[in-house]
Amino acid sequence: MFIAENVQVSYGKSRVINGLSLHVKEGSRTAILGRNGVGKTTFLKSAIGILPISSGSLRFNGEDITKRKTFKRSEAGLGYVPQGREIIPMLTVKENLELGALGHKGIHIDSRMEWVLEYFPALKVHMSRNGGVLSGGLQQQLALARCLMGKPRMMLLDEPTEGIQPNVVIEIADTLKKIAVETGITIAVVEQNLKFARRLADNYVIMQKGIIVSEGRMIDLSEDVIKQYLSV
Ligand SMILES: Nc1ncnc2c1ncn2[C@@H]1O[C@H](COP(=O)(O)OP(=O)(O)OP(=O)(O)O)[C@@H](O)[C@H]1O
Repeated sequence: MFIAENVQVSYGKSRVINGLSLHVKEGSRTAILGRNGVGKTTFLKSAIGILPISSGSLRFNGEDITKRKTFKRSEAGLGYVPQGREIIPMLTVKENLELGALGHKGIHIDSRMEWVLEYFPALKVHMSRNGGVLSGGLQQQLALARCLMGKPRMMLLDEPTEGIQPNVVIEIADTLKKIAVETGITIAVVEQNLKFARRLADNYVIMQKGIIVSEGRMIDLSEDVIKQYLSV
C-alpha cells in the first residue's frame, strides 16, 4: 500500500531521516512513535511531498510517487492532517470542509459532506461558525473530516491529540478506528500519546535518530521497549 525504501531527508547539511524503510499494509492502522525530535514529522512531510527526499523511494498503491508533487499524491488518495491542524480560521466549518474536496475529481460535495458528518456529528451544529473559534477538539475533528472530504485511501496524521482534552482524545481514537474498519482506509499516525495510539492502531513502529528501531503488533508493544525508546 505505502512503501518507503531507504529514505533520507535533510535540512541543509543536517540529515534527519537516515535510510528509513517502512511498509504499511492496506487497511492497517500504524502508529509512528518516538521521542521528540527523532524525525516523525519530517518523515510524514516527505511522505506527502512537502519535503523532498534526498535518496530512497516512496511507493503508494503500486506506483512510484517519489518525485510526485504533493497535490498529485493527494489526488492519488494520500490524505494528510498536519500537526496544528491548519484549519482556515476565517472560513466557516462548511467552507473548510468544502476545501477538502477541492482538486479531487468526481466528488459530490453535499453527499460526501453528509457521509463525513455522520462520523463527526459534533461538527453539525457549528457549520456556519468560523473554524478559528472552535475548541481544539472540534478543530481536530474538522481537520480529520476535511481530509476525508477528499476521499483518501490512506490518511497520514500528525499528532491528532496535541492539546486536546482526554475525553475527546478517546472519542477521536474510536472514530478513526471505526472509519478505518468500515471503509478500509489505511491510517498512519504520528503520536506521542500512547493511550491514544494503543486504542487506535493495530501495529506500531518506533523511530530513533531518523530510522525505525522497533516494530510489531500493538498488542506486543512491551514495557521494556517503551522504557528503552519512548520514556523521557
Ligand atoms: N525546518 C527545519 N529546519 C531545520 N531543522 C529542522 C526543521 N524542522 C525540524 N528540524 C529538526 O529535525 C529534527 C526532527 O524534527 P521532527 O519535527 O521531524 O521530529 P519529531 O519526531 O516529529 O519531533 P516532535 O515530536 O517534537 O514533533 C529535529 O532535530 C528538528 O530540530
